Amino acid sequence: MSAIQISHLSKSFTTQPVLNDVSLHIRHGEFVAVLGPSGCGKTTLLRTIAGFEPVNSGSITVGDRLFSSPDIHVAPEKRDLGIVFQNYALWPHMSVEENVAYSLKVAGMDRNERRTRTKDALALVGLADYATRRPSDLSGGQRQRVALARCLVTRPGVVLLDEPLANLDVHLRATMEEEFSRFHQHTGATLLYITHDQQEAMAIADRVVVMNEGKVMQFATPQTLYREPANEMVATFIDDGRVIPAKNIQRAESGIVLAEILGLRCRLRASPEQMAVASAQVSVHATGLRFADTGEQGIAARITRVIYRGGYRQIDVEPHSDPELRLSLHSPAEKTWQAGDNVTFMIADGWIIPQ
Ligand SMILES: Nc1ncnc2c1ncn2[C@@H]1O[C@H](COP(=O)(O)OP(=O)(O)OP(=O)(O)O)[C@@H](O)[C@H]1O
Repeated sequence: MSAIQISHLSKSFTTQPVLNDVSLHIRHGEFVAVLGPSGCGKTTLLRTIAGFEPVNSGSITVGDRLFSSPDIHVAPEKRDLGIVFQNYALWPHMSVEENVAYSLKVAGMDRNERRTRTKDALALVGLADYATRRPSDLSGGQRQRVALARCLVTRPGVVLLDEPLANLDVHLRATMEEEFSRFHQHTGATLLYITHDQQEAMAIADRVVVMNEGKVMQFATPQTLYREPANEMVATFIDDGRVIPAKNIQRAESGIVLAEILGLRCRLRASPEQMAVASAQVSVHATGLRFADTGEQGIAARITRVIYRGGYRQIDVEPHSDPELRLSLHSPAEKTWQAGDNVTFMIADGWIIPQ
C-alpha cells in the first residue's frame, strides 16, 4: 500500500519557516496536485517526502514505513519513490531505451527482464518506435515522456512530479496531461504532482492541495475548491474568484441562506452548519453572476472593461454602491457591450465562506 501520511510537518531554513504544521492524508492510488503561489513551499514539501530535506517536526509515512521525523531520516535512495523533475536530465550519449533501462541495470536486473520492462514502459508513454533514438533527436514532449518512462520502469508505488510540464508549450502540455492520466490509470501508483498551473491541476487531479505561506489552506476535489472554498485565500486564488461582503445572513433551509449583498436580497449556498450572522464573505465566480432580465431588480453597476475571450466576452463591472469592488460577468461573444455602459446584474450562485 502506498498511502502518504503527513502529520504536523514543519520545516525551516535557518530561521525562515517554510512548511508550517502541514498534515495531509493522501490515499493509496490517489492523484493529488499541489497548487499555490510562488514560494508557498510546494517544492520543499516534495523534497521532504523524497528525503532530500530533513524535517524539523512532524512525520512522513508511506504505506507502513516511517520515512521522516525529527529522529528518523530514511535516505532518498531507500525510499523507493519515483521522481520526475522539470529538467528531465537524460543521458545524452545513451539511446532512449538505454536511458530508461539504466536504473534496472544498476539494480542488477537480468537482461531479458530489463528488456521486457523497458519495452512496456516505452509503449505506455507512446515511444515504442523511438527506442534507439538519442535524446537530442526528440522533441521536448518526447523527452519528458522518456523521463516518465524512466521513472515508471522501476514500478514505484509513489511518484513525485515537480512541475513536469513547465518547459513545454501549451499544446504539448494538453497532450501530456492526458499522458499522465493514462499513466495513473495503468500503474495505479499514488501520484503527487506539483504545478503552478491551476487549470492543469483541476483537470488531472482527484484532489488538490492549496498551499499558502507554508500552510495547507484546503485539500479537496477540484469541484469543492471551486464551489465551496474554505477561506478567502482559496476563494480568490481559484479561477480568479471574487469575494463580496454580505449582511444579515439567515438560514432558509439546510445548506441555503438568504443574505443582503450590495442592497439586494440573495439566495446563497452555505455549509449546513451555517448559523444566522450579521455579516460574512461570499465567494462568487463570473459564471455565478448574470445580467438582470428586463424589469428584474438587480445590482446596478458600470462596465469598466470588455475583453473578448473567444467563445464569450468577459465584462468587468464596478457596482454603483461599492465602486471599489471589481466583478466580472460572462456574456455571449456577439453581444456588444461598451466600457461606460450601465447595467444591472444578479447573483445566481454564491457560497458563504465558513467563519
Ligand atoms: N535550500 C533553501 N535554503 C533557504 N531557503 C530556501 C531553500 N529552499 C527553499 N527556500 C525558501 O523556501 C520558500 C519556499 O520555497 P519552495 O521552492 O518550496 O516554494 P514553491 O512553492 O515551490 O515556489 P515556486 O512555485 O516558485 O517554485 C521560499 O521562500 C524559498 O526561498
